[in-house]
Amino acid sequence: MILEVKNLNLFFKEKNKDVQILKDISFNIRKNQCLGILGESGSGKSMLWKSIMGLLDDNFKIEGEVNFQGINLLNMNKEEKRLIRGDKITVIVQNPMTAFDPLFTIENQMIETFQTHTNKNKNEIKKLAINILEKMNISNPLEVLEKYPHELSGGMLQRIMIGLSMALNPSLIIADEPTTAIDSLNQIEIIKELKELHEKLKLTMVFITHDLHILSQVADKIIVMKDGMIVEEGLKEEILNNPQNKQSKFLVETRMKLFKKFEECTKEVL
Ligand SMILES: Nc1ncnc2c1ncn2[C@@H]1O[C@H](COP(=O)(O)OP(=O)(O)OP(=O)(O)O)[C@@H](O)[C@H]1O
Repeated sequence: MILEVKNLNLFFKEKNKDVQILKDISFNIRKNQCLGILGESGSGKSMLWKSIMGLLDDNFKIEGEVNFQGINLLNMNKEEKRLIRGDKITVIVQNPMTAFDPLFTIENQMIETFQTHTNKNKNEIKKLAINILEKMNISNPLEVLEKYPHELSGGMLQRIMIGLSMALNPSLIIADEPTTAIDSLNQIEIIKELKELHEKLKLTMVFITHDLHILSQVADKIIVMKDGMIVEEGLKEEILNNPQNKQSKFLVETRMKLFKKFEECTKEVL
């Protein structure tokens, strides 16, 4: 088991009382598995991975266990957590623009990242950076390396971030709605690439989204969240074909309706 979350409760500390945000969350992920976390906006998906990664400040209180490769992350100090992030666990965030520093070129940011997490020198890193961009189907890597983040599209930046995360060779990758900030053509491409990379590199992933269609492409196992709780957990096929919970049924039906509409529209066009 790579990650085992046990009875996780998260509270936001308010003056008079604590407000509970996550309620008794338990799940686990095996090596090479892609776990999908499905839920509508506000269901607690982002709070969940931020709790796991120890990214919440002192306004929050966390109870429970987050065992990562046998070590409880909740007992680690700030420095230990910082070392785990990037080395062992990497996160692909919703908006790639926020993950890059606007003042530095892509090349400089890649050099900095790999100098922090590996023993490679600048020349080795440059070769690796070109290789990463090529793997992510970026056809002019030398040109792209010289650009600043604002000179590249969201889709391009997201590709770079995914490539960078993979190259750090982490034990776990957390992707939080990695395609929300990019246009639909790029979304399809990026999902395809993530799926291929997951299969080829045998990655262990947590994929967070409100979009069941995306999970039907990439996930092995799905947990459905609502109001800070897990309301259903099962293999992808079980959730897609035979959802038990009201919320899961609603999400599956919405997906079917969207599909039908799409089919009707394409019939009219063809
Ligand atoms: N900084 C914060 N302080 C206090 N409560 C918060 C904070 N951020 C989020 N919450 C609360 O936590 C709950 C879960 O929010 P969260 O952002 O995890 O949802 P989500 O499922 O990731 O939604 P989205 O898909 O819109 O990002 C919400 O009720 C929200 O009001």
